Amino acid sequence: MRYISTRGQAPALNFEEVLLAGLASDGGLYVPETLPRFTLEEIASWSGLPYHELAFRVMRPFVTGSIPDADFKKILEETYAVGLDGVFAHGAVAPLQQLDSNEWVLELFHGPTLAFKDFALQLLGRLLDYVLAKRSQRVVIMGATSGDTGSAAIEGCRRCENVDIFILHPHQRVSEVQRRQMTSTLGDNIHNIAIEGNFDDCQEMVKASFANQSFLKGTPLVAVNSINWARIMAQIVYYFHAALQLGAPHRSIAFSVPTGNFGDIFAGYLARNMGLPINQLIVATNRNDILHRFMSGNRYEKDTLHPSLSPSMDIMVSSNFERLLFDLHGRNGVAVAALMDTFKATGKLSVEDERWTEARKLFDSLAVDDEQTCQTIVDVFKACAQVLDPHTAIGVRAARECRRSLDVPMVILGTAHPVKFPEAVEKAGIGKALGLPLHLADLLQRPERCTVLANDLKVVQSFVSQHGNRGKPL
Ligand SMILES: Cc1ncc(COP(=O)(O)O)c(C=O)c1O
Ligand SMILES: N[C@@H](CCOP(=O)(O)O)C(=O)O
Repeated sequence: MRYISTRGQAPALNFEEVLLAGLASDGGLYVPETLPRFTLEEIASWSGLPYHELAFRVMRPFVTGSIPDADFKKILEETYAVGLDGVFAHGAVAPLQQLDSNEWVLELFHGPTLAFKDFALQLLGRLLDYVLAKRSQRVVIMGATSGDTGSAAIEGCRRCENVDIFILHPHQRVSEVQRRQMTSTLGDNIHNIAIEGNFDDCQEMVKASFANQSFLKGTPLVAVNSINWARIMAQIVYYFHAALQLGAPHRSIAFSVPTGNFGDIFAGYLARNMGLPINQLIVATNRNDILHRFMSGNRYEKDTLHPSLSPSMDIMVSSNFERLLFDLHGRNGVAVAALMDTFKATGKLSVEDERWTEARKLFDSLAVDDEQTCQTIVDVFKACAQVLDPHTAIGVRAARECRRSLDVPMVILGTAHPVKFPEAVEKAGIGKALGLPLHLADLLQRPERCTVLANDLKVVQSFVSQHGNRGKPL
């Protein structure tokens, strides 16, 4: 499998190279040159497979040529192991919970850091270990987080021999549980940086660091954000897993996805293009609604970023939207590069009507404010005694308002466990019932380590180069 850049100017890479690449050298994002497509019979034959075996079948074409089958199988078996000695605390790995008639939440929060990010980052850590050991190479990771990617990346990579990891989060804009999950994982190769800015500032610094890596003095830079193709690849699997349990591929399924960086929903879009009969994808945003404004009115325009009760989705510039633009423009990298240049210069873009209409055949969208989020948490709790986290609640609200057919099962991606967001759950009036799971029971008492830095690229890059070799200078 070869991977090409959405801006068409960077060299094509194989899987191993793309895993280590982050952003492409032309500023674009890597995508598969051709997407594998499975027949309905093939997909049907996967019904009832354990998660790791399904993962092998879905992802195998993406790693072919870089990782031998036997090694990949072993990595996946370890990644999606269940139980007390395993990684995921639910036998089904990603169980479905029914909320209402033909309406389901796909619980993606039974991993070690209680959010969907574990599905990809547990795999990414193991893949990096495998590839870096083979190459005898050390790397520096830089990641930006609005709260969940950070802890999942640290948890996924902390045992990696050849990695120093730097996670940038917006100072005082993540929940206390999210912050402590990151800052209480101590190790001389783990570095938490609180930036005096917002998530977009953090993400911009990471992207700028890929563009000019001289501060790393030759040590390669690797991404843990969803700009890294491996993140998206791993997230495709649970769309197949959920759909197969609900009767696919012999019937269509709809998904509602709480969205920020457009990575998770882009994985659903790819699952559909790989043959899974998905008839609707709902983009569910909080009041930071650039993606909703695009889907509802063809306006992708920067605005002020507002803190919300769903902080992980307090994102304005959605990295993976560029991957969708690439497909909408017939995979023409020159056209995408021109659009992204316009966006950089003006903070705005829109596409030709027929391209937007094409997107709207599959995607619907809704922006949900804090009050509606709390109301949805209350509604669901009263109806079926389930406590939703605020991000999942946004997905439920959007599913209920945008659903095209009551006959098609609707799956809402349950992206995080509610204990991560006590503020929202308490605002909804049902906070007292929630306790941290056993492995995090003493989280609020654990010592923390974190450095607060100015919103300044040079300051951050200098910190990384001073600490990038197990805490020592590069
Ligand atoms: C809990 C939660 N829900 C939803 C999202 C949105 O996912 P994406 O950025 O892939 O759109 C995120 C992070 O981005 C998250 O942490
Ligand atoms: N919501 C994310 C933001 C980063 O998104 P990513 O998918 O690009 O890693 C977070 O919780 O950090």
